[in-house]
Amino acid sequence: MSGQRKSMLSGGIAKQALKDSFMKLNPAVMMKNPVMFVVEVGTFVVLLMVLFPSYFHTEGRIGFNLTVFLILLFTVLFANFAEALAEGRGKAQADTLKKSKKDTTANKMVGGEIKVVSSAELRKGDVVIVSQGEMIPGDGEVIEGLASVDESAITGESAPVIKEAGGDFSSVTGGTRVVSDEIKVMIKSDPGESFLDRMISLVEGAARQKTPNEIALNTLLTTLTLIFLIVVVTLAPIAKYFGISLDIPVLISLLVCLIPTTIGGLLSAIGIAGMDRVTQFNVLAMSGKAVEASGDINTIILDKTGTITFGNRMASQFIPVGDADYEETAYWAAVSSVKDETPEGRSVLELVKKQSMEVHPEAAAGEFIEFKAETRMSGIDLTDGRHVRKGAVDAVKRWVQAQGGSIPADLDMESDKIASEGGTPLAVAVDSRIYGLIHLKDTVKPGMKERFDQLRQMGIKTIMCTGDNPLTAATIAREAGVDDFIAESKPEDKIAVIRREQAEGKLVAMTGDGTNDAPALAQADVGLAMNSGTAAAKEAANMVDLDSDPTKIIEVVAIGKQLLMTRGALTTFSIANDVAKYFAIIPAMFMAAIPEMNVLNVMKLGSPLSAILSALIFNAVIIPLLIPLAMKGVAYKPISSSRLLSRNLLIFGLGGVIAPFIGIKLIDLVVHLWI
Ligand SMILES: Nc1ncnc2c1ncn2[C@@H]1O[C@H](COP(=O)(O)OP(=O)(O)OP(=O)(O)O)[C@@H](O)[C@H]1O
Ligand SMILES: [K+]
Ligand SMILES: [Mg+2]
Repeated sequence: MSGQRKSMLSGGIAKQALKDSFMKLNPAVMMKNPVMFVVEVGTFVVLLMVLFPSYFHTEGRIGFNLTVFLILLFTVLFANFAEALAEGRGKAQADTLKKSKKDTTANKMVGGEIKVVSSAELRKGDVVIVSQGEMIPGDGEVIEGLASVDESAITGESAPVIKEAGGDFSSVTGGTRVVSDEIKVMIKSDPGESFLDRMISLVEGAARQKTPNEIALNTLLTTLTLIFLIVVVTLAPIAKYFGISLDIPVLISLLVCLIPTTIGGLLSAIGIAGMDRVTQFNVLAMSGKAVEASGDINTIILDKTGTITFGNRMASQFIPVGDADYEETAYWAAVSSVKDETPEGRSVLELVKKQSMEVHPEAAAGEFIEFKAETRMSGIDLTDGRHVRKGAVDAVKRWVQAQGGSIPADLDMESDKIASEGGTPLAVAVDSRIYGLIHLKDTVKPGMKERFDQLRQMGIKTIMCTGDNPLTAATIAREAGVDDFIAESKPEDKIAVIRREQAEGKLVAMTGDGTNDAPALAQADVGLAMNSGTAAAKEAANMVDLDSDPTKIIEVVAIGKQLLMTRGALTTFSIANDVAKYFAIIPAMFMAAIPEMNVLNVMKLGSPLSAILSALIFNAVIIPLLIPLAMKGVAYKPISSSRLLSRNLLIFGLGGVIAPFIGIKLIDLVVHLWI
């Protein structure tokens, strides 16, 4: 996806943006941007003076007024172009996505039979069969089977992913293709509400709303504009007192130079480009607010399994405890896992098979007890009345004790041994007797320590929240270098941690993929759901990572920070610029009548008229010159925010004051040749 989109930026998008810049001249559209609207009104007034010079008695100044009109028009067009360019990429991407949203046929299950219907007819709750080579007709969850699915239409990633019933990898997206095997899918969205629909309207910008930060800044800019409007209007009588007559185009030029046109012209482009940068990282942000919030995050909550570790926890060994023997332990571990579809459950069966043992299906007849994050156990209630369980050691211990059983003396020692190596011990029990342990092995992903170091430098605290036991948690936490961890946590504990941090006034981000993560994802200020995760998680979150890489929250935070910094930097630059322009124009205008003004005339510009035109030209061209910066964002390094602030003030504040002096002087040298 990103490759495709980059190439489109050069040609088609620029051309379209050029067209859009003129369309956006419509006053009804311009009004949303008060600073640029004032410029547009000024442009119109000057145009009238050019068109009807005799009415305004400006016959002698047609050349000058026409020049002012053209520069003003370009100022507005440049600002429109910035916004249109920023919107362009998203629109192009939306077009690509729309192509993959063609109607397909679906094999719908109706009363045990298969009926071929159009995908547009599918509703929530319908069940469809999708076989090799077919397009998945709508968003849903796999309820039977396992298949590899090509999701490149959405993620841009060509390697197929495995989708299977049960667990956190069961959700499928309409418009993706089954490349092998067959799955039964329950549809989870009504027409027009699919993930692809949402994605299209997001990248298209149709759902874009101004963020609270943008609104606040806009208010500030509008206020500044009003103040300068009053200043300029009152300037005319003052000038008259000194015997200088300032005509209207000059006053309008002065006004446009003084109001914050640079940031006013680039503000919405900065916001759109920020969201677009997130999209280029294959993360879908549901709102600009979410992207901005990620720039201010203080705390990140991550889960352990699958985020910090690879997550394919595999059974590696059985350890009998008490007077149980190895075969018994392995046997009951297998019985408890016969119907357990989780990777952990399947790995138990694989290990048993590898050790050439066997569990007869009849030996495991009964009611399956599915793994739940709340109970942290799974198992089976056999038809002969026996209850078999495996699960987190503390959970199984409590379950056994509740039935009057006792705990084998060596259980804790053996389970601590596994945990201190970073492994996950699962206890295996039948009714009131614990037989032994399963050693689940998992590995910390490489480079985690560096990632967390980076976050620490950004001033962000990381908390690992895991359902695993405290010893395993501590081992992994140390190995990965997170700041803090919470063990044996249930879904509601994750929410509690988030609320606790929020109560201290902190902004919290959280990544997750399971249905049981959904409430916490919704509670967090930034909830990043994995695309591989369940529909519930994706709906609750305000961002979805199409690559399902939970550590991508780090890039999202960096992009958010970059967005806030870019906006701050260009605001500083813009206002500093305007102050400098003041020194260019005012002395030039009043010099003739008030010789004392000459001390302010540090720039020694050619003539009052060339000073005004030069300042106005500088004011216009600075907008396109800054478009690349607005789109790319200012460079971000993970250093403390106070150091960042002082660095940016130096570059953009001081730079903003100095640049116009040099720029206007250079332009004046050329302009003065003509007038
Ligand atoms: N299939 C299973 N059957 C029985 N118990 C399991 C199974 N899978 C995990 N457990 C136990 O339940 C605990 C909680 O699992 P859960 O998936 O909620 O959290 P986790 O994977 O350990 O941690 P994280 O929140 O970091 O993903 C695990 O630590 C493990 O002890
Ligand atoms: K300006
Ligand atoms: Mg988990």
